[in-house]
Amino acid sequence: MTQHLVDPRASRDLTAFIAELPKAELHVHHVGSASPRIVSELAARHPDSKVPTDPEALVDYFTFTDFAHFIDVYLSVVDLIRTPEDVRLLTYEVARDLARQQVRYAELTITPFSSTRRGIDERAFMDAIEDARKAAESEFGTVLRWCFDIPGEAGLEAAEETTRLATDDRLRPEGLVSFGLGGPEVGVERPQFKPYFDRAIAAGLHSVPHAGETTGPQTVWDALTHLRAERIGHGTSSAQDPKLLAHLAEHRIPLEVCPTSNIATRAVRTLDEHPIKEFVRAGVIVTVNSDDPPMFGTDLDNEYAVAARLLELDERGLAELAKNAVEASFLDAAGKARIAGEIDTYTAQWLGR
Ligand SMILES: O=C(O)c1cccc(C(=O)CC[C@H]2O[C@@H](n3cnc4c(=O)[nH]cnc43)[C@H](O)[C@@H]2O)c1
Ligand SMILES: [Zn+2]
Repeated sequence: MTQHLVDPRASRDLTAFIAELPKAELHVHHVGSASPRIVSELAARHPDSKVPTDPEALVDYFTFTDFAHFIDVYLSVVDLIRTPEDVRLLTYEVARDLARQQVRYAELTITPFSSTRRGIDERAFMDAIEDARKAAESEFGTVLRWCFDIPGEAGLEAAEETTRLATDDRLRPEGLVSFGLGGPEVGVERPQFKPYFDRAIAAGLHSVPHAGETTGPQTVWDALTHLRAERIGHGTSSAQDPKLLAHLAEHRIPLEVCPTSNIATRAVRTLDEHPIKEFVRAGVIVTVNSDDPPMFGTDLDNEYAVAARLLELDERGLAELAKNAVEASFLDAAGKARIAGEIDTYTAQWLGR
């Protein structure tokens, strides 16, 4: 796990600017956002779990040898969430952490299959996330929306169940805006999920699969062609294919880039080797995101600090990056204009100090 919550190479001034900059977060996982305090509290409730109860010990526990190890650890935390009250608490606390970073809007990736297969009642699950969403909006001013993702490695049974939960009018939560595909990519071909994405898209959901995180650019092409992706989760390996970069730029398909995540899961060797700069150079719309922040020892502020260093951004550049996320979000036009206006006002005030 990365030890520094703020990239130590970011200047003090930029760090302060980022801390108060209004932001949107487009790629952040529900369970992967559980704070060390919540994880240890849940672990203490369930002594049969291998997850440490000491928040300090979580630093070691959240150090991953590779992507498969990360998923293993991730699922051990999923195992701790056993009741609708656990779901509500987790969701509400995630919103509190986002609000602390001036996140005005977040699309949270939730894997309902993982909870329902572990015995949480589907109706109670939906009520828990919706209850937390409404509380977060009124108490913290942070607007939450959901992306339900298929855990691809769990197979077509998981795809069917996720699609049902996302499209059944009696269950589908009000905050649901998009449909995703997560988990390992190796051996989990994107085209097999086409019928499920077709149904979700027909039901009005946006398509936002992970692709090109741990496999090559063909997975990104498959996500575009078969799953009609409107944004790509990670898309890291797109940098290996100039034609793909040109396609993403021409069709204005944003990438949800999560730099620290890619280092923590060892998908990319070092931050300096991260292809984010190549994406920008190719004209691809880049958004910066935190993925599973406490597991990767990061948060959204730190990802902006990392991006500022890698892309050599000043305050105006950071404000543009924040506006990319607003523009690439599934908020309505009025909501986008409101947050973009806040970013502009904040930046002008900061620069005019
Ligand atoms: O829940 C199960 O029982 C289950 C069974 C087999 C496989 C799975 C999964 O593969 C779950 C993957 C899980 O990981 C989430 N996630 C969090 N961060 C990332 C990421 O950076 N890249 C891909 N997936 C990620 C994802 O949302 C799934 O919930 C589960
Ligand atoms: Zn992710």
